[in-house]
Amino acid sequence: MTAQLSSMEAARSAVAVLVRGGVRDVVVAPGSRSAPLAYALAEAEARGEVRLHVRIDERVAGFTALGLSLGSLRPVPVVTTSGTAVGELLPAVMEANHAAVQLVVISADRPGELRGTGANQTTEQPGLFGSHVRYAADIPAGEDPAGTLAGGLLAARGLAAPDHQGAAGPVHINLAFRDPLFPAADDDGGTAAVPAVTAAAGSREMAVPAPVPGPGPEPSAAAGGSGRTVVVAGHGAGAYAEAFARSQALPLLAEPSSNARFGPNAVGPYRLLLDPLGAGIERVVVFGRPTLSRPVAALLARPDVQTALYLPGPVAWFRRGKRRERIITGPAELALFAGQGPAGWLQGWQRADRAADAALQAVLAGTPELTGFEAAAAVWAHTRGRLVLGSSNTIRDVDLAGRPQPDPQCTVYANRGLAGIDGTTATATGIALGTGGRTRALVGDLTFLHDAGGLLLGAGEAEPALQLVVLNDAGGGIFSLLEHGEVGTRPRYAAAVERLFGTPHQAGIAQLAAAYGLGYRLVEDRAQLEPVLKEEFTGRGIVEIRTDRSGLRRLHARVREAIWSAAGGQP
Ligand SMILES: Cc1ncc(C[n+]2csc(CCOP(=O)(O)OP(=O)(O)O)c2C)c(N)n1
Ligand SMILES: C=C(O[C@H]1C=C[C@H](C(=O)CCC(=O)O)[C@@H](C(=O)O)[C@@H]1O)C(=O)O
Ligand SMILES: [Mg+2]
Repeated sequence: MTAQLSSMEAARSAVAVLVRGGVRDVVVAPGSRSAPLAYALAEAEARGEVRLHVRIDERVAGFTALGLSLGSLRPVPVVTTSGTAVGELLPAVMEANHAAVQLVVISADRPGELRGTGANQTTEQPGLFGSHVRYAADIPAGEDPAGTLAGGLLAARGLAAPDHQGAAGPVHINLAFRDPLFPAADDDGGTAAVPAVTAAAGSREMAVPAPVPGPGPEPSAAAGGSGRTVVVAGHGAGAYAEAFARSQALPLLAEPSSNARFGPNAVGPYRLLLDPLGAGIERVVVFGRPTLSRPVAALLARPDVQTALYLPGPVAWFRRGKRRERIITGPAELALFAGQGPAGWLQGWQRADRAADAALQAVLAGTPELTGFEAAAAVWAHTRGRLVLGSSNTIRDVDLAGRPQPDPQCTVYANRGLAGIDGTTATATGIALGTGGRTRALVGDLTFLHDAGGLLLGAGEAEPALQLVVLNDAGGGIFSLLEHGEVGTRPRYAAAVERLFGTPHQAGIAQLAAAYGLGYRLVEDRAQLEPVLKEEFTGRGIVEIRTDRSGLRRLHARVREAIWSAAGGQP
């Protein structure tokens, strides 16, 4: 067993090979899984060894790298996070293949053991580009990529298999990284681990625990044990999850795109309540695919918690044997496993929910500027028909601040298959056209800019009734809520974190609306929010809501502490 490298050690080894191999330009698209490479590349740029180019849209990043290679006649890497980000490179890779250009794809990946488990943003990346690359390699987490990457650079120069007649061309190096994905506090190239910082949603767990393959512990003989069960409704769960929770008198922890976030059992800010209340949970029943938050992932990975996944039909998002939950296909067995919530169990969660909401409202009332939480909660409350939620903070702000409705007010859609920020405008347009009904989308600014091309319709085609609500914090706010927010407080990395993760911009959303012929409204304060969201809309329009991500860490910390203190103790 070769010595295991930390993610930063592996990334630094990779960057050293790139520099020795003649690389002078690297294109980086923002992401968390690719963060070790971003930090190592920032270090190399600070040493004057490379020049970095940051591009939000990976398709743009791929063609930018293609152009840099054509111009410099050097191999040019393009670095992306995991998921659809890698797929966005295919057009540039195909062009590089047929034009014999030295494009070096370095795709970050989740560790191999997560493949096939349904873990967030995890797919099968090795071999993605097929015969379009001269060389492809999949490097497991912890392994030194140096030798493989050096071979990849040679292959890019044309020293590849004879079936390409020695022509230069693209290569694909898939590099898996395991948490932690950032340099240790005292790290000048060392490997000292540092205590994790509190992640985005205030969970005290740091990394998302890997789902443990195989069935979990045998359910106790007694039906449902103590009944101290919760129902988790993930993406695509459907309304039955709500009916089941209600029939069993169990708390319902429903993600926004579960289409089960309604009814008397639904708990609003469950992701933060899991910390003070989670210890009492003995069983979890899972509907759909939870992908949104680390506290839920941590709950499902707890060895003392028995979990069941309700699967009445086939699903594509995990491979058999790769998840720990017991698979249950029938409602009767599911009810037997879940048990009936004991007196006071649901009521305790409902009390905590009310206390948490009051605490959240108090924090927001004391915050002078309009926050993403308020905007998301207002969109959630005032949308009927169809709602499309963008990945990143928008769907998470609804998850925390969106009050469960008495009844389903709208059908919720989200590209949670791989949580990509690509193609969301085009997806929402397709939903509006496909359903023929009024549709609202709530997306972040990078998500919107990533798919600006989605604003262009075919000449003479019908205008769908689509309102794009863009939460514009002038960059990727979510990164400040992950571990990278803490790294960004260190003088050595502050500028790099803002450039490589915050990816600030001054893109004019009003000007984009005008360029594509859409209506445009700017919401600058709370007073404007509800009237604009309550207005009927026809055709396509953009509502821009500007928020400030510079104070996001502090706001989330205040919300977390307020909810934890309001809901402390066990139900
Ligand atoms: C195609 C793709 N590229 C990159 C990522 C990594 N990623 C996740 S969230 C995010 C930033 C999103 O910014 P924005 O849409 O402005 O939302 P905010 O975080 O500001 O709420 C990025 C780059 C991804 N999920 N999908
Ligand atoms: C930016 C990327 O995606 C990351 C976004 C959020 C995930 C997360 O854990 C948010 C914290 C929470 O909601 O509890 C993070 C993760 O799954 O660990 C994703 O990596 C990216 O490029 O991967
Ligand atoms: Mg943003």
